[in-house]
Amino acid sequence: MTRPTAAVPKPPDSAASAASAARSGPGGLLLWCLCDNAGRIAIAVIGGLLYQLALIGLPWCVERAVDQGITVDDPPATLRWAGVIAAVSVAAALGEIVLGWQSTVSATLTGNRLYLRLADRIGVLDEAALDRYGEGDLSMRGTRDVDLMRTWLMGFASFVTGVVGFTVMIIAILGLDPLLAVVGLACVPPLVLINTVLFPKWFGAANADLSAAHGARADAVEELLSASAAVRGLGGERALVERHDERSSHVTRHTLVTARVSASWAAASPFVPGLAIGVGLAVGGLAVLRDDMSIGGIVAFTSWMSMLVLWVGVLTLRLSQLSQARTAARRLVEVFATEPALAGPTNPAPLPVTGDLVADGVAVRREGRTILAPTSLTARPGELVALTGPMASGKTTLLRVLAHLSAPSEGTVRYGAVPLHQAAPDELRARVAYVPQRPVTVSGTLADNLRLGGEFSDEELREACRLAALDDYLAERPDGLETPLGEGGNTLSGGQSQRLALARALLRNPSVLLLDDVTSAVDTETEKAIVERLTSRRDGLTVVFATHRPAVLAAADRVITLEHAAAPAATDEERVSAGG
Ligand SMILES: Nc1ncnc2c1ncn2[C@@H]1O[C@H](COP(=O)(O)OP(=O)(O)OP(=O)(O)O)[C@@H](O)[C@H]1O
Repeated sequence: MTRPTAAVPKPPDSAASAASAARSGPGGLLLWCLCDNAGRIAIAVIGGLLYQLALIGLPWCVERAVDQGITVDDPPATLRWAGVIAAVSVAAALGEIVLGWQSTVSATLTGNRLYLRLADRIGVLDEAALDRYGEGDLSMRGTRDVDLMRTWLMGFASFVTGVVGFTVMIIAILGLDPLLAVVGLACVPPLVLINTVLFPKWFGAANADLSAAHGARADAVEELLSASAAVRGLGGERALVERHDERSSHVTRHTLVTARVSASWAAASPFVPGLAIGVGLAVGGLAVLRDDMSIGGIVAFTSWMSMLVLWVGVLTLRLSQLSQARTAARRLVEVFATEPALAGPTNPAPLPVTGDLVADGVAVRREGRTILAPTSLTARPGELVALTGPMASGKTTLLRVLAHLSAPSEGTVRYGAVPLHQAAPDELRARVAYVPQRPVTVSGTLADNLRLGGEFSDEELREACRLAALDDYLAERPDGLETPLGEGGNTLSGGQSQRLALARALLRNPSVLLLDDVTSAVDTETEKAIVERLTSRRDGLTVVFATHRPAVLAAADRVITLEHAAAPAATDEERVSAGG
């Protein structure tokens, strides 16, 4: 394996658009969704208009057919009008197909892009930035919230055409009879009040509570699934089940509140035009008796008003979807607006391929407590530096600072004379690899877990397994690199997953390897093999190894012993108890 060159992977290109969506808030994100597939939405609106106009035209045709088409002296007129009505029905069907098809395709494509943007954003956030979200809550944002946006988008064209249809219909009624038009228009103010002021406010508030409850419940499910097996013997699963039950009851309560508001909204809107039909029938009926209006006219009026009842129902549904989408957009924008806790510099300094890793008076305080007392160390290319000390003395904390996964409260860390906070994050990741105490294994094969999206040949995978002393495991498996590891890698022993994580880090050919007690679960023979293979490399790999194990301490060029933060702070030299 050769040392990495200066080339580093580019960050996802959607980061910029995610940031711009965040800047313009939920409204900006909704607008972005509409613009993303504007062409298809426009075609859907055209299809929807054809559908609506054909539907509005039908009662008008029926009116003409009743008044002019059914006459004794002109039988062909009846057939003509029947043909016109059939043609209008075909136009309505075609329009509906275009509306439905294009709306579904555009909403699906945009929904997928939105999901990918969210996944990209989560991918660039570090642990500290993601700490404010629970894992379940975050997955709810990527599923339920994206789905709510998709549902709103799917109905958007039908909403636009519904509004246009509503307006055209009122104009049509106006042409029929001014008094009936007054009855139709009288519906508008109460409908506006119900659909844009009263219910969106109640429904929006209820839906925001429901989304938060879903997020909290998803966190509890996540804990129940991932932690209950570990605490079963201790009876701890009861507490997790109870927490899940409590959060589920919140979801139920908020679902009922939302359903109550939604049902009242759905009933209140069509009630208004329904009432107007009664009034219009009385007004129109009296006009017919006075001979001021034809029977066909009153048929057209009642048909249009019945249609209006249906449309108001549909528009109400679309408005409630908009209200849900606004809540979802707010939750998604929160994630887009989240910045990495350790944001990269605007003008990063280039990192050399090789150099000393130097910590200078690094200390960490959390919640008012010092968890790492001021510490200095130098690890030169090719050195194995062991880090030891009592439990909770800050070994992991120091390694995470050396990897720039968390920031020190005081002091600096430099690699090749460049302070870590001035380096580009991707370049830093390519130089410095951190293997945690409890490594993560994903579902998939051994090769999937080693590659994790990187491009490496099978030969390189085998060599990394050899260096990490995972070659015995590989040799024993008939499927070799393609051996499935089970869900979350649950077929591996603790020691095997530690060695897998070590192999994964070695594969990336870092200049510095930070190992957090990665031999704690392996036997002494295997540990000896790992240490020998790491130290026999002649390519200048620097290893900083947090450990209590005698074999590692014996092989180290230098041992640095940390004290508890409460103990008086010591200098680097005072702590060096072995080697250089
Ligand atoms: N994010 C955090 N917030 C608050 N305290 C923390 C945080 N991370 C670690 N600590 C505390 O800092 C102290 C040092 O933890 P650390 O894991 O660095 O010790 P360690 O020497 O690696 O321990 P061990 O040998 O048991 O692995 C502990 O008391 C721990 O509880």
